[in-house]
Amino acid sequence: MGSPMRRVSQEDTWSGQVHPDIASERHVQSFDVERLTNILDRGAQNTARRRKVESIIHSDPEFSCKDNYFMTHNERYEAAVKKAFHTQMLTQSLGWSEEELVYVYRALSGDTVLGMHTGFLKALRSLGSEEQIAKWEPLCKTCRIIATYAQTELGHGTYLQGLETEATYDATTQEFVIHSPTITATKWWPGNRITVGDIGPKMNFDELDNGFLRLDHVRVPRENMLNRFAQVLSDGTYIKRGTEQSNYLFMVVTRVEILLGEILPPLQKACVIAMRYSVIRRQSRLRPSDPEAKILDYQTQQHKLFPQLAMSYAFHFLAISILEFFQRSYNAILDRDFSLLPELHALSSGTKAMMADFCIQGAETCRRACGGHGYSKLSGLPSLVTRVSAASSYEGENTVLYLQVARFLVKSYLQAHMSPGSTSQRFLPSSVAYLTAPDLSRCPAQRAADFLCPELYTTAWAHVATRLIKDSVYHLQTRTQSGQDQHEAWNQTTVTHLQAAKAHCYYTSVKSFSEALQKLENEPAIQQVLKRLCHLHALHGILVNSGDFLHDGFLSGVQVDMARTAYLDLLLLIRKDAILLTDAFDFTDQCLNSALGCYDGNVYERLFQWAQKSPTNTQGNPAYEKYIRPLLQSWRSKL
Ligand SMILES: CCCCCCCCCC(=O)SCCNC(=O)CCNC(=O)[C@H](O)C(C)(C)COP(=O)(O)OP(=O)(O)OC[C@H]1O[C@@H](n2cnc3c(N)ncnc32)[C@H](O)[C@@H]1OP(=O)(O)O
Ligand SMILES: Cc1cc2nc3c(=O)[nH]c(=O)nc-3n(C[C@H](O)[C@H](O)[C@H](O)COP(=O)(O)OP(=O)(O)OC[C@H]3O[C@@H](n4cnc5c(N)ncnc54)[C@H](O)[C@@H]3O)c2cc1C
Repeated sequence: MGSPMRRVSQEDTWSGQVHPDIASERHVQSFDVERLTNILDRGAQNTARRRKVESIIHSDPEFSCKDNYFMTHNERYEAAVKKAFHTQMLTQSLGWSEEELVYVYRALSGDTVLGMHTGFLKALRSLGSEEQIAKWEPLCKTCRIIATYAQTELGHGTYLQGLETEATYDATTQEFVIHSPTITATKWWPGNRITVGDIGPKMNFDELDNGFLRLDHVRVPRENMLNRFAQVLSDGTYIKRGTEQSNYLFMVVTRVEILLGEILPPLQKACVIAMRYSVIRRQSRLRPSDPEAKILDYQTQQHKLFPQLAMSYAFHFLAISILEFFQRSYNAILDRDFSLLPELHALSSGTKAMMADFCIQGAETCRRACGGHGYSKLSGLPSLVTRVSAASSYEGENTVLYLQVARFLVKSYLQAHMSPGSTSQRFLPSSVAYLTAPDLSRCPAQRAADFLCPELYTTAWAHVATRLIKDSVYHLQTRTQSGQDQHEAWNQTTVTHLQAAKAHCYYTSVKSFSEALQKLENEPAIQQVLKRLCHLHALHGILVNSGDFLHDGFLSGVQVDMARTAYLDLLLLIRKDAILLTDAFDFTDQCLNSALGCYDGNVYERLFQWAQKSPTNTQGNPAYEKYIRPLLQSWRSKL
């Protein structure tokens, strides 16, 4: 592992010592933390590359984020622009590739402004012709043009068919006339844009210039329309080369890419901060004769934090599997073979929605687990929660994306139950193959230990997902067969479809985690510690949703008690590895930017020192002279 001192914030020169309460957590290592970091980085060479970029970023004062918590929106934006263009200069001088820029983004915790400019680059590559890419990509990569992705309007974000912006083709000039006909057609949210302006205060993303854009008959040359899947000829003829949805490809690309880059890191960081704080914070006594206990030794604290840690790992391996599926199908789609696009859309939509929901919920759970200090911005936790909260909306609102998955599941279920052995049944998408697997009606578990079996709990999840999908299809068909309009029937069954989609997505997270562990046969110590997290992830989901497993008797009440016993035993086993499992994420102190989560555990000294930087302490406040002193003096004069 990199030397501990490598990790400690350079600004805190006094923090020479690692706090004994966290040092003791690292004395006995049941697995090689550095090796696990390499696995998470997908190779030791990537760990080295990442650390090299981080050391450059963190040793450059231009990139310091230590004053972020005390800045206004405008100050944050200006600081982020400075970082973005300082990065641009470094990229040119050091010849950084796009892989290195991913590491820059991670080191800066996304505290830069070119997110949507980069998004445009992805749109160009997925929707542009080779000629257009050759023309615009170099300009984009060197910031000779600064682009945005202005799709959402004041009146519409989800329902793309409802977008009001007009593009009228003028054959005489071979231009598109782009216009915002109504106030609700105003482009709203895009960062990096004509009548433009800022959309006002937000929950977070203060570093981002999310703005509005009103277009007043702006003229755009015909050849600027990205034309991989659709083209307008000089006489105005529209040529369609893809499917209706191929022009949505950029959103699929983005949903896949933000999983590891934007949605998961806040949960991972929240786990690191809360776990480290929980071995430093001592509060109350486990036994009257004992010294005050580390709060991580309370079962309830473990019950709060360890499922979030398990989910952090489960989602890492799930996102990798989605990325691999994307990489296998993307080039075929660019070549207009759309056979895998429906499954890719369902996988990317469902994974984005599920990870966003659970990362928001999990980061907040970690914040609450730190008590009052979790409410301080200096803990880093409020910012993580408010930043990742945007993920419930951006790149597709989560409920809407889950319903996209539900559509896919209904079609797959009907396909799976066509005549057995028929061609269409044989070509069922792999992510829903379980719909044709032989289904157990009862869980075979006889004792708690039986639940520590990936095959058993993956089958349990497949059973519940299958039942809920079947249930949702039944309710839909009952309504349509009774003569109800299909769209109304759909709307009146969306709650059951949503439940089925969520169960399907959770099943995929359990399945991908257990499959990833099978590949770690030659890392027995790491495999064992991650297996415990996989068990915990699966069992925590079963216990939270036990009604779904009890509903048809698949699990009995006694078996649910067994699952809970297995779950609680896992908490005890995971306790000794908790700090090491969070160290393995290898976030530097600068990246965490947290007075509670630093590697050295010197929480109280750092919290007190950072609080001194508050403008209220450094600049004072006129309130006393203006209001308090006159009031006190008025009372005194009456005495
Ligand atoms: C820098 C800081 C970090 C932040 C990073 C993130 C930045 C965020 C930037 C943005 O937010 S950009 C704007 C993102 N906006 C969206 O995601 C809009 C979401 N809405 C949609 O994608 C579509 O309107 C929706 C899927 C909800 C509906 O699609 P349609 O209008 O085509 O209608 P419909 O649902 O009937 O779908 C028709 C068919 O297309 C399919 N489809 C829909 N979207 C698809 C897609 N993307 N790819 C492939 N197929 C797709 C869908 O499965 C269905 O197939 P089937 O008929 O076979 O069932
Ligand atoms: C931080 C941030 C950055 C963003 N950046 C960009 C950007 O760069 N470019 C860009 O174009 N956009 C951007 N967006 C906008 C984002 O893409 C939209 O907010 C998102 O697509 C959700 O659409 P909406 O806001 O219209 O929500 P709505 O769709 O209005 O959602 C509101 C509610 O309506 C429900 N609902 C809507 N439709 C249905 C339905 N069919 N069935 C059931 N329920 C439904 C939703 O479930 C939700 O509960 C950004 C947003 C955020 C928060």
